Amino acid sequence: TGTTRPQRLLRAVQERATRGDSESVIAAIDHFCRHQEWAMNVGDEKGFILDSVVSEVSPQTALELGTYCGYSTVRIARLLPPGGHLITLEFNPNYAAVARQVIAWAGLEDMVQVVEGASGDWIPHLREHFGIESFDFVFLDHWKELYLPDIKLLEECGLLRKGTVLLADNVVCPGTPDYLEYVRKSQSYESHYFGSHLEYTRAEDGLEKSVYLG
Ligand SMILES: O=C(NCCc1nnc(-c2ccc3[nH]cnc3c2)[nH]1)c1cc(-c2ccc(F)cc2)cc(O)c1O
Ligand SMILES: [Mg+2]
Repeated sequence: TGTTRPQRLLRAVQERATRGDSESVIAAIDHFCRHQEWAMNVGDEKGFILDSVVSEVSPQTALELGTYCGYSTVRIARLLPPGGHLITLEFNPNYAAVARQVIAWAGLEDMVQVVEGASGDWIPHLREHFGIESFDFVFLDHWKELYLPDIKLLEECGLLRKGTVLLADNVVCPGTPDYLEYVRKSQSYESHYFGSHLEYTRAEDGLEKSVYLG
């Protein structure tokens, strides 16, 4: 049996980072992934682009699809304005359990709600369950074949408003071709590609920022 990679990542955070210091949590995870074991966090290079988009939007309501160990959750939550709130959906209960502890170690548990379950099941219930009118910001980082169906679902559920900013990870590696084609061709989105690299590697990857025009 032994430990899982997310559990070893959590132990690295608890051993190396200072409780309540989100910067040290981010640094501890990046150190673990560069020097111990690669893990599928957005990473420091793409994380810097994520930071700049979140800071520009300064969202009161934010949604993350794909929590994993909570690395990007911490990156987003630490930049939320007063009163801002982040809902993050995670399918895998083991990932969710680790993420809750990483988010708590960073001292950000009051701004974040980790919701367990399938995105397709949860999206239609976010309004009634969490009192959300619409999202100012959405970060897509879950299963790559779900990006397109899930934004269509968000549109149908009226959870996107004029100006909502979508930011999608891994549009090159592993790749999300159907999503990219849709947001780049649709009259309802204004898209821009930020070239970067797959976390902790030299492989090409990037983030696609798409503004919903209504
Ligand atoms: O699969 C990824 N990420 C997805 C995890 C996840 N964490 N949570 C979910 C979820 C969340 C709600 C859901 N609702 C329904 N399914 C769901 C799945 N999915 C991923 C993979 C890579 C990668 C690149 C190159 C390689 F050689 C191997 C791997 C890099 C990345 O940056 C990723 O983000
Ligand atoms: Mg990713």
